This record gives sequence, C-alpha cells and structure tokens, in this order.
Amino acid sequence: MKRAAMRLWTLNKGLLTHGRGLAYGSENKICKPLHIQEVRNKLREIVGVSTIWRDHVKAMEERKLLHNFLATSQKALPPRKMKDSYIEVLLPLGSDPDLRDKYLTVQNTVRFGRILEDLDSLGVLVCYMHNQNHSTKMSPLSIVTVLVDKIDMCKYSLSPEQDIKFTGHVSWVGKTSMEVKMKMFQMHSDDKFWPVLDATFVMVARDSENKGPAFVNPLVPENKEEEELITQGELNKSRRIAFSTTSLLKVAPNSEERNVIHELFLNTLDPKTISFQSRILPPKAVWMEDTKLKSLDICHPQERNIFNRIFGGFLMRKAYELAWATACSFGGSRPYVVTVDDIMFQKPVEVGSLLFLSSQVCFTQDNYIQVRVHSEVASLDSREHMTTNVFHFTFMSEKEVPLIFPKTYGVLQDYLALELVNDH
Ligand SMILES: CCCCCC(=O)SCCNC(=O)CCNC(=O)[C@H](O)C(C)(C)COP(=O)(O)OP(=O)(O)OC[C@H]1O[C@@H](n2cnc3c(N)ncnc32)[C@H](O)[C@@H]1OP(=O)(O)O
Repeated sequence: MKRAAMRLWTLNKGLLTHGRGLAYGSENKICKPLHIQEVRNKLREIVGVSTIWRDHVKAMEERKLLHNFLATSQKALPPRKMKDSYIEVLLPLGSDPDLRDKYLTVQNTVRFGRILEDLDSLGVLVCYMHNQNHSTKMSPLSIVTVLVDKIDMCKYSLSPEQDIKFTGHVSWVGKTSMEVKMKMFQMHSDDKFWPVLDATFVMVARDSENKGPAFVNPLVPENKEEEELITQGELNKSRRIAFSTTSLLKVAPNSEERNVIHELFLNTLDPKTISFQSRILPPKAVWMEDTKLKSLDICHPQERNIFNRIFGGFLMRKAYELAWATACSFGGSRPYVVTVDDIMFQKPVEVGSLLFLSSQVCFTQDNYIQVRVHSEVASLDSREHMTTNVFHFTFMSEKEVPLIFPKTYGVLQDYLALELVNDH
C-alpha cells in the first residue's frame, strides 16, 4: 500500500534543502545569538520563578499580582512584526566539550531527545519575545506548548563535535494561540551553517496562574513572504481543527478505511480453514501487538517547567527514546528519525505523577518505520489513568524492515490513525 507519509517526507526534504528562508535571516540580525543555557535562565527571569522547589507555591502566589497586566481584549495589545520575536540560539557543541556529553549518543551522534527539549524551550521564549511588554519586568502570561505540528529532518545524523544554531519566530497568531517556526543548522566543513531541521509548534497563552486563556499581541506582515506565512498559518489552524474532529475515537472509519481494514483482515486469514478466528501472518510480517514496548517514569521536581508542571520537552524526550528503542528492536538495525508528527499536549502533567509510556510500530514500508507512543499519567494516590499525549515518530532503518499486521479492531484503529496523520 502507498503511504502519504513517505511521499510527504520526500517532498519536505526537497523543500528544506533547497527552499528559501525568511528575508530577515541570521546574516541580517546584529544581536549575538543566545547561548542555549541562557534560554531557560531567560525564561525563569520572564516568569519570575523560584529555582528552589520548596518556594514554588510562594512564587506562584506572587504571579497572581500580574493579573492586572493582562489585556482585556486582543485589540488593546500593540501589533508585532515577525522580526520582533526572531531569536537565534547557539548550542556550542564544537567549542564546549562539557556540554557535549549531555547530547552524545553511543554511536557518536546527537541525542534527538535533547534537541526536542531545546526546541520546546526556544518555542516558548520566541512567544515571550512576541508578547514582550516593556512596562513590566515579568510577563503576566504563562505560555505552554499545545502541539508539535511537524518536525522534518533534512539530515539524519548530526555530529556531536560541531556547533548547532537554532532560529525561531512567531509565524501566525490566533486570539490566544501562536504558531512558531523554528529551524536548526549545523556547522559544516566549509565553515557555514547548513540546515538540518525544520519545526512548527503551536503555543498557547494562559493567565499568570496558568488557569484560563489570555490574549496575545496581534501579528502584522511586513512583506509578501510573511503574508504567505500568515495565510498558511490560518490554513494550518483549520486543518488542525478538522484533524482533531476526525479522530477515529470520535468518528467511524470511512468507506476507504473500511476497505483497508477488510483487505488487511483477508490477508491474515488462514486459507486452510474456513474460520474467521484462524489468523496467520503473511511471510516476512509481524503482528503489530508484538512490537510493543513500555516504560514508567516518576515525574520528579527536576523535570518541572517554569510553571511547576512537567516540562513538555522532557515528555517528548522520554517518548522519543522509547520510540527509538521500539524501532531499533523491531528493525534490527539503527534507526534515524526523519519526521515527528502531531504531538498533542492534551493535559498538563503534575509533578509527582507516574508517567506510563507505551509504544508500538504502527506502519512500515521498505526501510521506514512509524511508531506511535501513548502517554498516560496517574497520581501516586489514585489508580485512575489519564491520557496526556500521543506522539508519532517516523524512522528510517539501515535495513529493509518486516511488514506489520494489526490483529484486533483497536490496533487497526492505530494503523488507520497513522493514515489520517500522514494525509494532512
Ligand atoms: C521551559 C519552559 C517550557 C514550558 C513549555 C512546557 O513545558 S508546556 C508543558 C506541556 N504542555 C502542557 O502541559 C499543556 C497541556 N494542555 C493544556 O493545558 C490545555 O490543552 C491547553 C490549556 C493548552 C488548551 O486547553 P483548551 O483547548 O481547553 O483551551 P482553549 O479551548 O481555550 O484553546 C486555547 C487555544 O488553543 C488552541 N488549540 C487548542 N487545541 C489545539 C490544537 N489541537 N491545535 C491547534 N490549536 C489548538 C485554540 O484554538 C485556542 O487558540 P485561539 O484562542 O487562538 O483560537
């Protein structure tokens, strides 16, 4: 079966490598890039959090006073340009060996999970830049990640010995939400930064206590390219809403999807019996449920974000690493991530929660493996589990991988969900 994901990925790869960047690229920016460690320090300053865990309740109490600085309508806020939120951040892996260990894999490449954490922090800082209010030192807004729309890699393997640079800016705003585009580059042997990754995140502004929605500054384009980005942002918003309402948990499979289900079912019926109960795997195939891996983490205060909930980047890193291990043990060779799709942060994760991750291969084709990770949390004193996120990762393996077949209706839905994800 042809899968849109693989086509999409190939298309994006071409665009990333040859496409033009925004008009105000790094060469036109006079400011020195921030060091990666300054990003989180800056965020702490903007939000005014305490670095001492036992003081976090007091620090949140102080943030209550910032309520007065929240706008009562979006119109009351001055419009901003894309360049107002544009920032550059340096991850100096080449010149700072102490930093390198944190990012190192055993195969001497860069840990992608760490990059996910950096992108998340950078995305939030970009949004604070957009909403900067010069009359207050601390921001009355609490900005959280609601969605990782897409991350596309145009280089699979990154060197842990060369500097990395990130850039990012707000590319669209709604009333309380903002789309952020980020890029990552790595220093090449020609002493130039080459593009390696393109990412789109959606962030949401909440009030100072992170309890209700808050308005964000409007965004005005300065040229045709920016107009196009804003138009695209509008289309993205409609697509995201349409996608969330066509979830297979809410809507029954359509006729095309029913045909897929039926074909998969027929392919796994034992021709020697006349029973629907008797199922066999075609040659070179694996049952989807046999690809599962699970993990459990205790969400310690160390992993908290500036709002004393669990940092979205940490959740992404844990999910990614489990997905990588799943793809590795399934494919039997080293997988490289090529795309990350639709990571939805449905609910915040409280410090002290138990984080249950379960991962399984949902689709394969040639060397490609798609893995879905489902995360649930439970508090220590309650047995009730709550879904907080669903993650989708596409890997490329060094060798061709087996086909996978769903056995039950529930698992078939995961297979079809991937089809929906990839068709957007
Ligand atoms: C180091 C610092 C890093 C900090 C970053 C983090 O770690 S954050 C930690 C990880 N993230 C989280 O914990 C967030 C968990 N999720 C939540 O708390 C909640 O889902 C939420 C507050 C984000 C959204 O809740 P609701 O959907 O009920 O809120 P509401 O309906 O008011 O929507 C708010 C805005 O989000 C938009 N929105 C909602 N869902 C969306 C989706 N799937 N795709 C795109 N946009 C979406 C809406 O259109 C609206 O924008 P408009 O008003 O423009 O129409």
